[in-house]
Order: sequence, then C-alpha cells, then structure tokens
Amino acid sequence: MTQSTALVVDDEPDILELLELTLARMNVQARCAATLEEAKTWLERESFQLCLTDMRLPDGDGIDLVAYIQERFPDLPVAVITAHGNMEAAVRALKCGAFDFVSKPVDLQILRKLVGSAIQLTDAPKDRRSRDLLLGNSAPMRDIRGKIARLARTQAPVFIHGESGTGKELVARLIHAKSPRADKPFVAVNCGAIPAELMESEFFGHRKGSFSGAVADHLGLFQAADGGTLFLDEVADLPLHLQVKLLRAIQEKRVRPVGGHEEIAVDVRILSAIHKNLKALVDEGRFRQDLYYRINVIELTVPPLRQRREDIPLLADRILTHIAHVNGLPPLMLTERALEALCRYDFPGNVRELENILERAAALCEGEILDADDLHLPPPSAPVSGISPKDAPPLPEGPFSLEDYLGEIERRAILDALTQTRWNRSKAARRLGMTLRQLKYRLQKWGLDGGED
Ligand SMILES: Nc1ncnc2c1ncn2[C@@H]1O[C@H](COP(=O)(O)OP(=O)(O)OP(=O)(O)O)[C@@H](O)[C@H]1O
Repeated sequence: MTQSTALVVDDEPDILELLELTLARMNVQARCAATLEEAKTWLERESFQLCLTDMRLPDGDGIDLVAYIQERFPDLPVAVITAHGNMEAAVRALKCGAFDFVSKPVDLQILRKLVGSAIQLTDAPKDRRSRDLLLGNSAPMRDIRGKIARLARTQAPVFIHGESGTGKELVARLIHAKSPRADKPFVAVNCGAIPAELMESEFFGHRKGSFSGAVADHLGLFQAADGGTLFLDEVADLPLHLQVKLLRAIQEKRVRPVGGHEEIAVDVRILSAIHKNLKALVDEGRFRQDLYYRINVIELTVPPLRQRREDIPLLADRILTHIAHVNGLPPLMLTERALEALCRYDFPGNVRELENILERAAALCEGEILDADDLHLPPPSAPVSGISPKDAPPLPEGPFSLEDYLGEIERRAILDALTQTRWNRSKAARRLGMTLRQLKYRLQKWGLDGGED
C-alpha cells in the first residue's frame, strides 16, 4: 500500500504528537505545522491527501486555512478541529468548504473514520454519469449537477428542498454515488412513515430485552448507514423529542441504542429533504432551530418541472424508452400535439407525475404512437387529486345518508391518491394532507389495506 501524507496544523505540541501517532498507525505520514504560515510553506513544498487543522492558530484562524486551500488546492480535503460544543465554528468551516470536522478532545475512533474517508476521497474516481441519471439541460438542472459534483467532495450536511416528485431523492443518491462513500450504504428513510413509538429504536437501534418485543439486538439506521449516507426524507415529520436525539447524534457522531449503556461511534453523512418550508416550521416552533442550522449547512433547491419546461421533451423521451424496454415493447413515440400538451401542462406532481402519465398512456394505448388524447391530462382547472364536483357520485333519489355519500367521495379521493403514488401510503397521505396514521385508519375503514409505506 502506498503511504499517504497529511498536513496537521496545531500549536499544541501534545495534540500534534497524538495526531501524528494516530495517523502513523493508519500508514499516513504526518507533516506538522504550528502556524498558518508554516502550513502554507508545507503546502507549497509537498502534495498531501489530507489537511487537519485546529481552529485557533497563533497567526490566524483555521477557517483562513480552509479558504486558502479551497482556492489554491481545491482537491485537497481539509478537516477542522473545533473546541468541544462549538458547532457554530464547525458549520462555518463546512460552509467554507471544509469536508468535515472533529471536536476536542479528539476521539480517536472518530478521527480514524474521518482520515479513512479523506484518503478515499482523493483516490475516488471523479465522475459518475450524473448527466445520464438526473436528466435535463435547463440552466437550473445544469447548475444542480455542478453542485452535486462539488457537494460530493465534502461531508457537509445538505438540505434538499423542492416540491414532491421533483427528484430530491435522486439528487441525494447522486451526491452519495459520486462521493467517496459510494461503496458504503445509502440508507433512505421516510421520517413520516415510522410510528412514533418505534422511532428511537429505528434510528439508534436497541438491545435485546430493552422493551417488550425487543427479542434480539437491533441495528439502527445510523449504524446501517455507517461509512455511508443517511437520507432523511420529510425530516419535518420527526417529533421534537427525536429531533433532540438526532441533533446529538449528528454533533457527537455517536449513538446510544435503546437499552444500551455504551455509545457507538458512527460515521454517517446526513442528507435531508423536505417539500414544506422548513424555516416556517422553525418559526412556528415545530422544528428545532439548532437542528435546522445543523442539517441546513448547504441548501439545494430542485425547481418544479413547470419552471423548467424545456426539460420535458428529454424526460418524456427517456421515460418512454424505459417503459418500452422494461415491458419488451417496440419504441413508443409522442405526436407533436402530445408533446405540446405535455409542455403546456403544469405538473403539480412534477417528474413523478410525468412518469405516471406516460406509464398509463403506454398501458392503455393500442399502437406505438401516443397522441394528446392518450395522455388523459387533467384539464387546467381540475384540482390535484383529480376529484372534482362533477366526478362526485350523483345525488341518490329520495332521502339518503349524507355521511355515506361523503364517505364515497372520500373513498374515491383516497383511491385516486394511492393510484397516483403507486400505493405508497406515506406519499398518498402527504398528497391528501393527512398523517400516515390517519390514512391507515381510513384504509382499514374502507377495506383498502395493502401497499408499501
Ligand atoms: N431530473 C430527473 N431525471 C430523471 N428522472 C427524474 C428526474 N427527477 C426526478 N426523476 C424521477 O422522478 C421520480 C420522483 O423522483 P424522487 O423520488 O427523487 O422525487 P422526490 O422529490 O424525492 O419526491 P418526494 O418528495 O415525493 O419523496 C423518480 O422515479 C425519479 O427517478
């Protein structure tokens, strides 16, 4: 194995020695600098795979060094050592381009994981076809692809904002796939889909016997994602008490399983997504401000499809090619009229809705040419759910039960939302503006149980 070299910058000789020893055990040679000036001299003289710097240096600030390296040596990952509990400094460093941080007193287990990731980062292949996966040549999509490439090189938490179906999860997967964590797990969790009483154990694991039903040790999501990425979808659905625990896990980089006595070091990159306005939820006291600042270090907005209509033809073409391929069909084509209709349509459900429309059209169409009528696009004024008064069942003759009549409308709306979300109950619940629990109750009531969360 070739030896890597790290530049370690700290004015405390004891810490320098400890870091040097730890790195040596990982076959990483350390060059030590006690000041900003010395660090710059080393940087000119040698090439490094990692730089580890203290925040407070006699002749400047660790952030100055992060900025200097970003400008002069953008391929060199730099991590900062922060005073215990000083998350503000850690966040500043991440925003400035630091790839990670470790807090004092330095936990050697966490340091080893950080160094391992940094070394992998400089070895990682640079490109992984995000253009073929995240389609679109509009300016915002090109910009997002550029950002994905840059964000893949840091460990900074990224907060992805955008309407439902715009491709937030796809963006998160690409950040992971292009990062040095690509060979480790990408664990996606829909925070709204986990029952409140199981949340802590789902996230942090539990020990056998810690509660009735805990028949064996259980690995939580953090441990499942160790070395990789944890994607928290609909993060605003986390209850406040779990937000506190999540914040702690992110800051300390350690988790304690339910019923466990020891804490376990975890190395997880957090990406999160939401389709609501998280800042507004913070203002309403429904989302913790400290957690908001922690997960929102870098924000990425995926615009709705109606704001990048020029991407529709390419997306439609690729989706139809895919549908034809998986169903063993000859190539499917859209007429000009059909394409025009698609480009005019507003897509409240974004790319996912485009996929559904084309799948439905392909399934119902007789030949290989899809015309505008085959798309069955909702008229512009129809509400998103597709239920409008004219679709409501006709009023029965004579006296009737209003409750049963409204129940039938409810049943139709639920069925419609489930069809649109391919029976994904969490997504259907969001579409209907209710909690998963409320939807499950109604599904039971209407005998519509089934499907995945
Ligand atoms: N730019 C794109 N190119 C290709 N496919 C896309 C693009 N954007 C979205 N998709 C596809 O659209 C579907 C929905 O995307 P995704 O699940 O990532 O959206 P989302 O924003 O996370 O949705 P939700 O908020 O409902 O969870 C997926 O099948 C995804 O592959």
